[in-house]
Amino acid sequence: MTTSYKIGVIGAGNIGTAMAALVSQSGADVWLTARGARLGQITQDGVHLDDRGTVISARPKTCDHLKAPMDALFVCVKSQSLASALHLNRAAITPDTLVIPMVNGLPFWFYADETGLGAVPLLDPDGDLARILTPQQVLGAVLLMTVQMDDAGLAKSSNTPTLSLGAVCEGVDADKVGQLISLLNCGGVRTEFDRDIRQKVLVKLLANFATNPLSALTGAMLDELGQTPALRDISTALADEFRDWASSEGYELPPNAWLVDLLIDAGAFPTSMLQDALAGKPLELDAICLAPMELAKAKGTPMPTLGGLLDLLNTATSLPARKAQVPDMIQTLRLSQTA
Ligand SMILES: NC(=O)C1=CN([C@@H]2O[C@H](COP(=O)(O)OP(=O)(O)OC[C@H]3O[C@@H](n4cnc5c(N)ncnc54)[C@H](OP(=O)(O)O)[C@@H]3O)[C@@H](O)[C@H]2O)C=CC1
Ligand SMILES: CC(C)(CO)C(=O)C(=O)O
Repeated sequence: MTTSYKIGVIGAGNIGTAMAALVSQSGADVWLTARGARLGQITQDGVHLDDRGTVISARPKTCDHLKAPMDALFVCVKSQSLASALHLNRAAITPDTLVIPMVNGLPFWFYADETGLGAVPLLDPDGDLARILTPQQVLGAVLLMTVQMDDAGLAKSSNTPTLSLGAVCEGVDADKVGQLISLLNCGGVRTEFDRDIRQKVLVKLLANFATNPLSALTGAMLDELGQTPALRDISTALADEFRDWASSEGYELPPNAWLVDLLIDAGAFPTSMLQDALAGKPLELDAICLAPMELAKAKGTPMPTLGGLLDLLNTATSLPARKAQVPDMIQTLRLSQTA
């Protein structure tokens, strides 16, 4: 089935490539943006997603930035690039466009209500996102999917793509959201509307907070973080710190037994932050670690393990650190918990 529904996907990295391949199966008119050599690659070869052995290939329209309005826009960049990516693609956004930031971390809209997008420390410090978007057009998103792309541009996913979408305030056009959700399901992204998207975001962020920075420092895969006692202790200590802050905000998050099972089930997957560390790219620390830490500090809830971990990340001579350095680093982190 083809429709005139226009879906824009900004960023042809892991998640953008996977989303473009999947939503193309719905028959929607899909546009994918990319930069540099990746733009040439997707224009010539299309996009390919290996979904646990089944390769889904598609030929979305490609460009370096969108020049016409979209019905829905998936922004698949790292959190720190959201404002610049939206600026570049401003022509795609009208008040009727649904905008879905597909990013990990505490969202810039976390304190949004009908009157505005609110403010979260370190996220959107210049108010760029608040100038471009209204709270009624933003959909919060939690994507459960692990994707890693190889040099040839094949995105590999190891689990069923599952997406929760939710309004960040009252007054969202339910019909429009329903139409988008139907298209996503038709494309193979198992999508549901969630009435409490903030709770969902915090559950995912608990996992990211407890794993991403630790994996970037130590080079550990998710299952190693769950299985190796010394790493698991640090990971669960981080989770405890995050859970205390979330509880002070009124959210109850799942216990460490849930987290450890999740890590072991995830297998030998490098978190997106470890992938960035290995590629020498900037780490997504503001949204995943620093914004929650600032909010916790303001509430008088310290995060000493995270503080020690950030110090090590900032001073490490290489990321991930060399294997031989990891035991000393873990000892330093143990001490920082009691400092
Ligand atoms: N990978 C995973 O399994 C998961 C990732 N996530 C989250 O999803 C989000 C995206 O992650 P992921 O896809 O892995 O990241 P990638 O780094 O693989 O992809 C990001 C893409 O955005 C592009 N980009 C960066 N800045 C801009 C900009 N200003 N304008 C346009 N495009 C831009 C990059 O282009 P270039 O290469 O040119 O820099 C790159 O293609 C992150 O928040 C991540 O934490 C969530 C769940 C799992
Ligand atoms: C796979 C997971 C949940 C790991 O924390 C993730 O979201 C990421 O890699 O950023």
